[in-house]
Amino acid sequence: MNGNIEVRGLSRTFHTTIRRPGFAGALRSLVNPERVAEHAVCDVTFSVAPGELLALLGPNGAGKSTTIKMLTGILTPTEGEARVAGVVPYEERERNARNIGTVFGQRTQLWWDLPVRESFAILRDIYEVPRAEHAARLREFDDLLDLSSFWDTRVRHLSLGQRVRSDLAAALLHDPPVVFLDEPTIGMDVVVKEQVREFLRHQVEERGRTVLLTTHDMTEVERLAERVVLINHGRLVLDGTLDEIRREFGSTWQVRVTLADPHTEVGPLPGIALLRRDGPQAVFGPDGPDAPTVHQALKQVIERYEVTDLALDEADLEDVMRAAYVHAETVAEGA
Ligand SMILES: Nc1ncnc2c1ncn2[C@@H]1O[C@H](COP(=O)(O)OP(=O)(O)OP(=O)(O)O)[C@@H](O)[C@H]1O
Repeated sequence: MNGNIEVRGLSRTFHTTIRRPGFAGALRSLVNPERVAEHAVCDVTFSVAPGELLALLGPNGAGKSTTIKMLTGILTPTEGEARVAGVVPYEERERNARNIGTVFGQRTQLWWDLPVRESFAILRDIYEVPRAEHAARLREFDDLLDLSSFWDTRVRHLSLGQRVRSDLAAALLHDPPVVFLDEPTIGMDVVVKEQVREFLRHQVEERGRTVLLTTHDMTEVERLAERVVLINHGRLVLDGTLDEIRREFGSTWQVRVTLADPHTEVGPLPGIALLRRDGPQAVFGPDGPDAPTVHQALKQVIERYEVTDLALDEADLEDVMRAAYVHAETVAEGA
């Protein structure tokens, strides 16, 4: 599978007409419409390697869905270009459709009045998937998503969790190398969320699929993504691994250990300061811009000292992302 995603200088502007209030206003809008431009996505460049899961993050209205719509071929960019598995999505929508699977958590792509399994059969015929392959893939998805308990039910009668699990299976039945997921676990309970995440991990790690995921759920990001791209007001403000972003915006971790021998001499380690020492207890924290991540620091500390107990405090990802947005806003204001 060659499922890379390349986005270069991608922009999308929407022109909308302002509706003035009241009857007189409506009349004026009709005669003399006032048009405004909404720059939903501005000059965005990033890429996703084959077999990588990238989280596309940003506040409400940042431009995430608009970006995904351009990559799925639903929208044409105003400027710039995109390639998904080598295909320009908005120029060759049908070819692109064969290479991608799409799940929008907020709406279904299944046939509302048909039992789920019949929707799967229709998709098999549309994508010309050989029957044996289709059956094998359904078995695999059933094992991971427990679909058979409800796949004879009409889609309209499914719970949200059942519906999204069905949507996920439907999106992958034709074995696409690239998958777009727009808030796939929104509104789900924790058990189903975890089942869906496990399924996605399996699809990335075992099947080598490339996944572009949008979510507001930072637990999801921590569980699934190694790299994130952050957009704000349509512009890309950050592209990096979670480790890099934590290092830059979340340097507030502490590693607390209890030493096996309370008389052990303890000192700083590379990039790690000794913050406190109290008998057998020692507390370490980041030292300078090249400080390691909390996980690397933990490794260094337990490799150097013999400890009987340890605890980690780290800035949670919500805080880290908030700091990254604040930084982006400050840079934008200064520009
Ligand atoms: N068809 C459209 N016509 C006009 N404006 C649009 C259209 N679609 C999106 N927009 C605007 O573009 C901006 C980006 O919207 P988009 O849906 O891409 O954001 P998002 O990051 O996906 O937000 P959310 O997290 O709330 O889903 C918003 O200001 C939105 O109002």
